[in-house]
Amino acid sequence: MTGQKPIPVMEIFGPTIQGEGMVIGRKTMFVRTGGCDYRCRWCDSAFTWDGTGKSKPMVAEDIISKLDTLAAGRFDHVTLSGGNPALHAGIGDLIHKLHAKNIQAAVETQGTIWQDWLTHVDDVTISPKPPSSGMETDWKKLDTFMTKLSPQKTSLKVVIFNEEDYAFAKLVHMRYPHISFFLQVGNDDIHTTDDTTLLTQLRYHYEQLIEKVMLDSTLTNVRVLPQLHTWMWGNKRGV
Ligand SMILES: C[S@@+](CC[C@H](N)C(=O)[O-])C[C@H]1O[C@@H](n2cnc3c(N)ncnc32)[C@H](O)[C@@H]1O
Ligand SMILES: Nc1nc2[nH]cc(C(=O)O)c2c(=O)[nH]1
Ligand code: SF4
Ligand SMILES: [Mg+2]
Repeated sequence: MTGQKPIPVMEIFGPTIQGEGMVIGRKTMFVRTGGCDYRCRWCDSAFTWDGTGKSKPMVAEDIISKLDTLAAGRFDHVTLSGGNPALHAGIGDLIHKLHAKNIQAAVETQGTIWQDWLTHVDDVTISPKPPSSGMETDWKKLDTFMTKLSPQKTSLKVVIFNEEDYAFAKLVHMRYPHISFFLQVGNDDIHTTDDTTLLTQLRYHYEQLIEKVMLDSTLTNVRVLPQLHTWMWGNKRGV
């Protein structure tokens, strides 16, 4: 169709539970787009940008019909993740068409590329990258995100692997104290298929992070979470 911008889609799956952040536990479908302007050292979805995965160009109608093939009538929430979904202008049309069907849209992005369609998203998670990722935050850019987005629909989520990341998380929270703030345990074993050992490690890291935050007077109105899908299904894709 004319005027429609195709979106490179890596995978569409669900229904499953949102395993992270502000709507953790919410029944949702996932649409994972290809391509990222970052290259985080520990990215658990590197197949979206490192050439090991293959995307398919799809317009909004194609995506909606795939979602319906998987679960018509059994979902009212779709999470757009990646890669960086904010690379793709065509997502605006997808959100509009989902809303017309009374389906909510959530987005996971790192806060590096602005799209006006972000203001129409029901749950926006901005996940600035801590030092362990090897990426650098453009604070001015992040400031513009935070002024444009509605605080009610927005959250910040920082993944923690080490002390430097924890210090970075504090900076983020202190800069935007009015935005819901989440600390997320980093998964440093993204390739293992040994779910039992992985869960033991992740529980240990979660406990350490909880203990730290509980003693911290600058992190009070915050939430500390694991990746619930990783606890349930390990590093499996499409869950
Ligand atoms: C794969 S990213 C895609 C969306 C976007 N590029 C971003 O980073 O926000 C989705 C979420 O997974 C988090 N994530 C990626 N790798 C992780 C890991 N090894 N452990 C914990 N969280 C991770 C990211 O920080 C982000 O919050
Ligand atoms: N269940 C589930 N929850 C998630 N939350 C964020 C995810 C992502 O990869 O962006 C993700 C994912 O891949 N699966
Ligand atoms: S910004 Fe997100 S998708 Fe991109 S490399 Fe980092 S974690 Fe992976
Ligand atoms: Mg993930």
